Amino acid sequence: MSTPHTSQTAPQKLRHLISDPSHTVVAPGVYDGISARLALAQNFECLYMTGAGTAMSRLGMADLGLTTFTDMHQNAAMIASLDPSVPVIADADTGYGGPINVAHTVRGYARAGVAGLHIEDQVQEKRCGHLAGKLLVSREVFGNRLRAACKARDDSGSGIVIVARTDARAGKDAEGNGGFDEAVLRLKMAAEIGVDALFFEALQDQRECERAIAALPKLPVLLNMVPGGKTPIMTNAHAKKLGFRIVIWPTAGLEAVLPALENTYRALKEEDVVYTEGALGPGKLFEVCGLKDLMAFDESVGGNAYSGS
Ligand SMILES: C[C@](O)(C(=O)O)[C@H](CC(=O)O)C(=O)O
Repeated sequence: MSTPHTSQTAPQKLRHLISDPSHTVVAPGVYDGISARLALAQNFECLYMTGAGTAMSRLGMADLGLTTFTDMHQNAAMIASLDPSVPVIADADTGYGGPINVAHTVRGYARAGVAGLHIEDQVQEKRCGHLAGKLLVSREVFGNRLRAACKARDDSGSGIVIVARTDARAGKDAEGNGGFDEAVLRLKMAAEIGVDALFFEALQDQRECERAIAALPKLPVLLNMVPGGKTPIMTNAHAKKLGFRIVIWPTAGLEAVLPALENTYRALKEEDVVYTEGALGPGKLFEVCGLKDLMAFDESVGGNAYSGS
């Protein structure tokens, strides 16, 4: 149960990773302890806590703005604590209210050891960025959210990485502002406010990816790879070639898990039994979540609760 020591804080580590223009950070989506442990076991240098996955796994609800600060903060804190040497970028949706809520969110995530977060310009009744009919707050309100986030970052001294996300490409505000150019305008505004990275949600094709990179200020740009979503799937190597410096894969794990669980539960119902071929068994199942390390820790301090297991 050793908590790895690291001289750099999680935000410092992430800042270091995204400051290298020749490097692209790849972050698999995780949403609970098991998915985070499995991603860590593959030695990714960064994890992404998906809000959609958090809503589904913690609330059993779709990604429609139902998760509160408390839901997201608790999940992010748990995930960030598993291996503090691996930075976590966590979804922070709209920031969960007005400027003081956004600042509270940023401070809370920073205290929990989260390395970076993104704040978007959808209204509170938000939805997944790859669904149709998104409504946005005005540029002014988005600017206030981002100013609050940057001020909280600076006042806290945490250096938590603030990523500005715009949903303007596939959404519009009450005055009808939306589309590619509006997205660029909003991200330019975000850069002027002082955010650390930019997230252009729902880019529609490769040409748009190129245009976005050319039009945006020289901050690291994040690419969101959602299979079946609005942006064509590409390799991380290709995203890097296009100029993206962070690639997140929020639903990659969920896409694998959902059919696997469904098939298993269906088989149990229909066939009255599940014979899992090559079953791991409890020992190996729990080992994914540190069984041996936990027992060794107990023994190292004189405990004998698990000896002989
Ligand atoms: C990135 C995202 O905010 C997430 O919650 O992980 C989602 C992903 C999804 O719902 O597919 C988004 O793109 O809005």
